[in-house]
Amino acid sequence: MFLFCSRDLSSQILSPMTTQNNFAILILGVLTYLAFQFWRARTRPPLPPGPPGEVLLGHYRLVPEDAAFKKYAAWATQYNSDVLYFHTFGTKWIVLNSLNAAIELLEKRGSNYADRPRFVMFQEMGWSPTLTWLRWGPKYHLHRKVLQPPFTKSRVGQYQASQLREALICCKGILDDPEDWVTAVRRFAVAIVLKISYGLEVNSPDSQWIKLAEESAEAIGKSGAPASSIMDRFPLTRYLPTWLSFMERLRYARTWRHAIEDITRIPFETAISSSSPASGPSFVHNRMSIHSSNTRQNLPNDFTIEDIKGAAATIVIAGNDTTSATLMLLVLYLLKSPHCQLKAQSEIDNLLTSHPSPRLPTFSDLPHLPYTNLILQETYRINPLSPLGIPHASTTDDVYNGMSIPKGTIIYQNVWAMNHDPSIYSDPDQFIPERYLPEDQGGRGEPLPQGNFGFGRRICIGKHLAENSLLIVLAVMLATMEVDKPGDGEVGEEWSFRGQAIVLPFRASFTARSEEMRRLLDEAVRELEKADGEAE
Ligand code: HEM
Repeated sequence: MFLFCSRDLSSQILSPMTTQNNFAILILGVLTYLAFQFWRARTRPPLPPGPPGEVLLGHYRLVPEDAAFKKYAAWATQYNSDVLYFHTFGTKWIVLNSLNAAIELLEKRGSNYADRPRFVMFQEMGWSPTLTWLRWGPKYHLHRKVLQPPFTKSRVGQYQASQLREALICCKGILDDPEDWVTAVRRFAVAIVLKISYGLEVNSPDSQWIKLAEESAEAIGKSGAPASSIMDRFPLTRYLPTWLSFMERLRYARTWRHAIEDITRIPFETAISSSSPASGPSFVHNRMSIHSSNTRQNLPNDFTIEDIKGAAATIVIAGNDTTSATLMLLVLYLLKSPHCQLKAQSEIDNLLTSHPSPRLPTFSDLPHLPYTNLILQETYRINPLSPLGIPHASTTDDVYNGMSIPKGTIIYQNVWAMNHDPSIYSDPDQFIPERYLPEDQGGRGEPLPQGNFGFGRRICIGKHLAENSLLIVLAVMLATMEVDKPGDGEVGEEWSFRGQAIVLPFRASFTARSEEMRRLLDEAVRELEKADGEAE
């Protein structure tokens, strides 16, 4: 029966008449599809404007690698549109140049814009599952569900003791060796996240953890704006040989792959090895104990060991360089704006140092230091570290202000343009912390900057942790030292804008504000070291 039927069927399929019919159906299908696409293109609203692209390459060669955010802002003015459209090799991207557009799309319509593009270059760099790069889906939700709770505003208080400790060590380190102030800053940022993630301590300025974190930060920082390499635009190019001159980014990815692998593997293995002096509790110890307990009870482990490794590395990678670079920026703006430094110092002096028994700042002082907080806000605004944000991607077709945003479009957020919008911020290139004060207090009533930590459902989970770290170290710094230009006045190179905004190790001078404050700082750190010695 089966044989009969199948012979009958094959004879039908192979008969010339049927072949012609099938061919006709195929042609009809293709024509209908093309007609539908044509009709859709005619009836759907136009795409957002943008500069004309080249025939085959689209906008590939038009967008500069250096300071692309400034070019996008200029195009937004030229084309009189806060949303711009670009494409290349079938990849489409839009750039949101206003806060209104970012809030409307990424927050109000957040469910459609919470995906990420495929980061092909980062895949080449060997990342484990990492919240920041994961596509919207079950794996992403699982990672966010595990990673977000410890960093909410109400729970970050648990890290304050460690943040204060590292702030004191950082400021003492800067005064002990002002020439090498950048190492003290890097140590500060790494120590906080390494402890949270793995329970590991950074014991000296030569610690291997500082080196590992620096290497991974460099690997990411210099890899260009996320999802902008030729491999991200045209994924098949990842299989081309690296010696081709235009495959520079693939060469880069392969050269730096070790840095991502090391930061993911080495602290993890150290933390879980039985001979490790890791003190815990930490993210890794907590997740590993859940994992082992499930395994013992034959229960499924949805969060695998690979997931734990990736998530732990995410805390360190996402939280380290962002914090140290912002602290470097704080130093830069303190030395460039001595009057702001003086004003913040007098706020601190009034609260704690000009009293009969002066003391160093603690977390409970921070709510009473509003100007110090405005210095941080102004630092966020004037030079956002991710000037184009980390790209989101859309999951369905949408229309915004009469412009089509097709499904699968990559969405960059031009945070730099938003923070420099002259209709919101007067003198946008000037560092003016007072701008946020109400007019009746001598300010300009301008809004605090938004967008430095992203938007909508992908917003940074570490915002409150970072803010606490930065405010406490800034307060201790203002209380204990004067930050100034070096003796010859030459600060050196401050920035590189290749893809991301990278703060370079510029020169600065640091001197203790008084014998008394220096003594207090030294004593505080000595106490910490004594307590460590007793605990061992
Ligand atoms: C000044 C410090 C920081 C800045 C400026 C910053 C900035 C950002 C930005 C712009 C994003 C992208 C958000 C989006 O796509 O809309 C992001 C995401 C993220 N940040 Fe931060 N960040 C900082 C500190 C931290 C810290 C301390 C942690 C560690 C807990 C952290 C963990 C993350 C993670 C895991 C994501 C990915 C979120 C997701 O894709 O769902 N960040 N951050």
